[in-house]
Amino acid sequence: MNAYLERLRKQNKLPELGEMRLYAKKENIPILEEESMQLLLQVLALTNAERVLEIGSAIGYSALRMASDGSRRKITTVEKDRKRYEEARFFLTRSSYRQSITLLNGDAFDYEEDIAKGRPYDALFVDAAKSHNQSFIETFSPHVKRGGVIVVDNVLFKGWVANPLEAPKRLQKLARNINAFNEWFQNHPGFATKIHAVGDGLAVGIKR
Ligand SMILES: C[S@@+](CC[C@H](N)C(=O)[O-])C[C@H]1O[C@@H](n2cnc3c(N)ncnc32)[C@H](O)[C@@H]1O
Repeated sequence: MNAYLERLRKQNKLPELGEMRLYAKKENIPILEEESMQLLLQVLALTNAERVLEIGSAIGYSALRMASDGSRRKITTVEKDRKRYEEARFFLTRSSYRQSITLLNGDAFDYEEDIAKGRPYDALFVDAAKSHNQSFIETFSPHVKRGGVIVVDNVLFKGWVANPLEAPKRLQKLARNINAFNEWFQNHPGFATKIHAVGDGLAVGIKR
């Protein structure tokens, strides 16, 4: 079915995107799965999201996909790792969407003041250290407008959230942690949240 959908979809033809996908594959850098990307882009389109804050840029792939999917969309994206940031800079500065993307290097928590200057954001996309999902939302959702969306990737963590003991030993604590986050986010009165079983699991919350 995925092969069928791939054929059916109108491919985003930006040349950098193909290069970025190949580079990510070669270097084993995790980027958002295509099925999850489709849902993310649709959520942004449905909510007319023009200002998006992303935590976790990696090489800038999802930032460029989000920027190039909406006519006037502006993305602020933060990447902690210096090497990833340089890679993102390399790809994004060559892109025709470079004016639409503000790329920051550092721990997102250290950038809160700068990030707050760009508020209100229409959407927040959290795709960084999974053990900090709740803190990211507690810190940055106040900068999202009411009715804005908060999207979080990898919330099903290969299905291990349902039974952390099935995860490799070193990942069991993280599986428990993501499960606790899911319960918190799903039941938080400040957000109307649905969790979607696409890709590695995508949570979408609407800020009340
Ligand atoms: C899954 S990758 C992001 C992929 C990217 N969103 C995409 O789909 O193209 C997660 C990234 O988050 C970064 N990260 C982790 N914790 C962070 C933090 N506190 N602040 C900023 N970036 C962080 C990691 O260095 C890593 O490159």
